[in-house]
Amino acid sequence: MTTAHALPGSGSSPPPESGTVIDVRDLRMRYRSQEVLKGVDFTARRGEVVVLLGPNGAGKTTTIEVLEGFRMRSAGDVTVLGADPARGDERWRARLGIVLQSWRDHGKWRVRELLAHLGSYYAPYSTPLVRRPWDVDELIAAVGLTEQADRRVGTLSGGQRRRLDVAVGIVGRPELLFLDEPAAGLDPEARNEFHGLVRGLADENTTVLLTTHDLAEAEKLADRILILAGGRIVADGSAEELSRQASAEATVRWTRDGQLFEQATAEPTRFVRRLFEEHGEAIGGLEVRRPSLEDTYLTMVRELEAGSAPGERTAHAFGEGAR
Ligand SMILES: Nc1ncnc2c1ncn2[C@@H]1O[C@H](COP(=O)(O)OP(=O)(O)OP(=O)(O)O)[C@@H](O)[C@H]1O
Repeated sequence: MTTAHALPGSGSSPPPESGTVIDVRDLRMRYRSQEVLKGVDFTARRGEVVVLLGPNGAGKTTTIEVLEGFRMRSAGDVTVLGADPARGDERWRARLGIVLQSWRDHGKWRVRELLAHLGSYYAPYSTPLVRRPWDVDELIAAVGLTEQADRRVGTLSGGQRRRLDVAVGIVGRPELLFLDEPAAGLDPEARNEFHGLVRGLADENTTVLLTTHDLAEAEKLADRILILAGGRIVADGSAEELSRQASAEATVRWTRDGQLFEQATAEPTRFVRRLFEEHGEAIGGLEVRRPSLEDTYLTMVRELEAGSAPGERTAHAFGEGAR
C-alpha cells in the first residue's frame, strides 16, 4: 500500500520531510458554559499509532471530531494532513479514513457490493502514487473477510461486522485513520486479529489515531499514548515512558526460607542488587513487576482529580521528551 504520498494538486499537503500528519496547538472547545478542552497540544507523525485515553467525558470524541472536520472548535490551531479541518475540501477528506459504528443499516447489502459501492466514491481521487479505491478483493482479504465476501451484512457476526467497519474506513486508502473505540465488543481472537490489521496499516505508513478504554489494547497497539484529562493532554509518551514518569512504583517479589516477600520500589534494579548482596543464593522466585499502563493511568488521573492544578500536570510533567 502506498499511502505516504500527498495527492498532487491538493494544495494542502505538509512538506513531505516534516512527517507531521496532525498538529494541534492550544485547542479549546466550549459547549455553552462547559469548557471541555482547555488547551490541547499534540502532534502525530506519519505511520504512528497514537492512542488517546481519558476518563468518560474528557473530550476524546470531541477532539477527534474537530480533527475530522465534523465539529467547529472554539479556539486553537489545528492542522491535519496540511490543512485546517474546518476548511478541508473533498480532496482532503478523501485522504482520511473514519471508522464509524457498525453498518447495521445496510444489512441487505453483500460485503463485496457494499465495499465496491463505497469505494467508487474515492475513484476521482486516485493518483498514480495512491490508487483509490483499494481493490475490493484485496481489501476483503486484508480484513479477513474472504469467506464472507458474498454474505449479506446482516448475517455477519459482531466481530465480522467490526472488520467490515474497518474495511469501510480504509477502502479509500487513507493516509490518516480515525478509530473511536474500534474493538469494543470483539472477542479476544477477533480483537487480536484487528490489532494485527491496525499494526499492518501503520507499517505501511498509515497514521492511526484511536480512542479506547481498554488499557491493555492501548499498551499493545500504541507507539504513543496521550492521556486527556482536565481539558489537557497530561501525558504523552510510550507506555514504558509513561510508567517511568508516573509515580507508580515497581513491585519486587521474592521468597527466602520458604517465606514470600514483597516490596514496592521506585528503583527495582538497585533494590534487587542489594537483596542479592545481602541474601545471595537464599533468594528464590524473584519477580519484578513494572507498573502496568493501568497502574500508571490510574495514578495520573487520580493525582489530577486530587487537585493538582491542571497547569502542573501538562505534557511538561509527563513525557514531553517523547515527542
Ligand atoms: N454536542 C454537545 N453539546 C453539549 N455538550 C457536549 C456535546 N458533545 C459532547 N458534550 C460534552 O462534552 C464532554 C466531552 O464529551 P466527549 O464525548 O468528547 O467525551 P469522551 O472523552 O469521548 O467521553 P467517553 O469516554 O464517555 O466517550 C462531555 O461532558 C459531554 O457531555
